Amino acid sequence: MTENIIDLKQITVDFKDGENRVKAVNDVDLQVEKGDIYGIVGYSGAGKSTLVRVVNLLQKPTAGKVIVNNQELLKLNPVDLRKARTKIGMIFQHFNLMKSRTILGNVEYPLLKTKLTKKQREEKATELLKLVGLASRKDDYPRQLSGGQKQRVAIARALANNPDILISDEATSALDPKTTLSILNLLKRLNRELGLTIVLITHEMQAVKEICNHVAVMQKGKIVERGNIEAIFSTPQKPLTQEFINVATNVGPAVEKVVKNPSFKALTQNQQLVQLNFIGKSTEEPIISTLAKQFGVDGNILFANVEQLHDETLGFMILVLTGQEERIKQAITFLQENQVRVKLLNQAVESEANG
Ligand SMILES: Nc1ncnc2c1ncn2[C@@H]1O[C@H](COP(=O)(O)OP(=O)(O)OP(=O)(O)O)[C@@H](O)[C@H]1O
Repeated sequence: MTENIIDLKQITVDFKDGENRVKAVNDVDLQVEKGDIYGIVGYSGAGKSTLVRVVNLLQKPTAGKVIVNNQELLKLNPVDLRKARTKIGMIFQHFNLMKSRTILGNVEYPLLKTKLTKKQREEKATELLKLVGLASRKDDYPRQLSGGQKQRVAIARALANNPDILISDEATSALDPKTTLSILNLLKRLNRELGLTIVLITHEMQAVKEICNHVAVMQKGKIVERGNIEAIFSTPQKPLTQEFINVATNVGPAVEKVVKNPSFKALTQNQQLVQLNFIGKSTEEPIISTLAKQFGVDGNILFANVEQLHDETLGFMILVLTGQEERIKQAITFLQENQVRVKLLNQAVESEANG
């Protein structure tokens, strides 16, 4: 049986903003299973940071229950709450390292409040630096490191008290794509090797795609959609989720380009511009040749992308279908019957052409 390591129930967080009240989080439930890498995606101001700060009570909710590791945090006394909090590590966009301390000193810092001796602290910090691949830099200072290296130090520091949960709040947002990927891969390895549960807050679905098994999409203080990563990527329900996925799979920019392309301005009745999304087995079928053979409909590929998500293959394509109008309709029905999601784009082209 799976176990929820984080269980947020009906969480609301209100802020006073001058005369106004801002509902940063509005009646949100969130369950994260032990061992999950759970992504929370949303644009700036959606309430992601506020929601996850509730997990360790850095932010006290206005209403709701916070259950972490089967403990109801709002009911704990200060000593037990402090103990519970040490089991929740956190990393941030700007690393928050102490400039005047060495790398080792930074990682050792959370251990100063423990009963460990100086020697034990140094051993533990060195071991953690080894884990993130930075043992050789232990005597350097943060200013001597690159952004990616600084984030590795921050990760080592967040692991000092052997947490069960690591919260990553836009931890890769200030990094270039290659460094981002290396940090995400490190998080994935820590999840696997240490059994660490990770909550990843981000405004980029690409990051979620790399490592998460679950994702929730937030908008205006609410979770508008959630699910396992394959389901969300293959059958997103809400326009906002679709928008994030279109960007992550490059389909969005491709559609925009195609729709604006003057050569598609005058599509005839015998042409249909379509976007296809397909999952699993249907990615292996020779779709285009089937359309030609079975329906006499030609498919001209304008864009194609295949994404591997864990064990699932997802395909994204933009095509111009050319053939008799009725046959095109039949071909589209055939695609839909074969688990291919079809979006017709002719109207988008027309509205673009009409300004
Ligand atoms: N301490 C605060 N006082 C007043 N309003 C706040 C406070 N913290 C957050 N807010 C407001 O709550 C809303 C949600 O903010 P939050 O930082 O949680 O969003 P976010 O999705 O994490 O976005 P970002 O990535 O920009 O931080 C915003 O409207 C923000 O202005």
